[in-house]
Amino acid sequence: MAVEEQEYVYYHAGGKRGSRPVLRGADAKSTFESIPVVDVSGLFSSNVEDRKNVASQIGKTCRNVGFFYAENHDIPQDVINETFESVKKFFAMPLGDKMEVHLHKSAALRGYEPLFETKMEGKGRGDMKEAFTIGDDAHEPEQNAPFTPSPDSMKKNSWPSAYPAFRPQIYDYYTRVLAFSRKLMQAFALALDLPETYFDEATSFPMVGVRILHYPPQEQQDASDIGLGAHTDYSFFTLVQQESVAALQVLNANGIWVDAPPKPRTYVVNVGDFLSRITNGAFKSTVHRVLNRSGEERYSMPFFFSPNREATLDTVPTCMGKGQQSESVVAGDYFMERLRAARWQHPSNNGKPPPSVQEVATSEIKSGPQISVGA
Ligand SMILES: O=C(O)CCC(=O)C(=O)O
Ligand SMILES: [Fe+2]
Repeated sequence: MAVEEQEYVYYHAGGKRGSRPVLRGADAKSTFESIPVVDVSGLFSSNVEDRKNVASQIGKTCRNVGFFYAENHDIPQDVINETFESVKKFFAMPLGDKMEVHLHKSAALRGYEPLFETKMEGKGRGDMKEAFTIGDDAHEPEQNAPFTPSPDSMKKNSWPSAYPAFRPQIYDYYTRVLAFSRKLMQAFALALDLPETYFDEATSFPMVGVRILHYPPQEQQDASDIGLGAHTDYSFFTLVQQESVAALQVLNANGIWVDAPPKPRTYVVNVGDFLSRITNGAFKSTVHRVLNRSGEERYSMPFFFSPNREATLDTVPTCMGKGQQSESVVAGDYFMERLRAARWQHPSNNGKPPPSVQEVATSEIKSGPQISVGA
């Protein structure tokens, strides 16, 4: 096949732009074609063998896919449904009420982001979604931080004054999803042949984010619209709760998008860049995107779980190559660097839009080295 006929997919992975050739027929490699399901009920067993059994299945999916459905988690469906009702009410508020908590007013980059404000792929109108994010904030009594924040430390979250019932509902969800994430963190430790409590200290007050998202239906005909451009997550791992509309897609090694539609009683769990980094890439932080061509409004709630702000990210002993030195990095610094890079319009940046992934990746293809990260 002539070089110019080769089709590529473009994305952001590990904070860098990348591309992957689309391989079909005889050129295709062996890779996943669906998202595996793991029954996680054994994680709530008092028998460690049950927990290890789930962990070993999780480990396999993290090495091969980087994504799995966690089935039979312990978060009541009522709580999820009620939270989605609140999410819909939040997004239905007049724009002015949402803009009161605009992310650009927040040094911590928390709050509301209107439609098209991020441009993950750097092209077209931008990401066709609106979002609101809160996260770890030791000032908020609901979080029971294991320390007292100093009075001059930054207050991070902001809540819309027009909707007082929103905060308790989001916190009801937050508390439960955080507890489940801690269970998963222990399962990841077991999956890496580490003691179950290996990450407990580094996640005693983890960097987390509850992000709620609304994706209006994309116009079917406009191929350049995208709900959320192709990317990997800057988290240890992410738990995505989807309401009823299918739109999430995961990129396999052949450059083919694999659907990850909502499935009852599950979370979509994916490995993020931090977990990939500390496992020397053994656990895959896989590229994904959102394309809402359903004709319906879509709502979803990713929960991002990462280590404590001050924790260092070092390669775990069971993934260290022979003679390899771990390159350690402070989790909070790495996190803010990635967060800012994706929010070029924020006042803390210089306001200069980044070039599109296609522009950069195309010039890289022509000039040689090509970044290809992920499964
Ligand atoms: O909306 C979704 O299903 C996924 C969102 C996502 O990938 C993200 O916020 O990083
Ligand atoms: Fe994501």
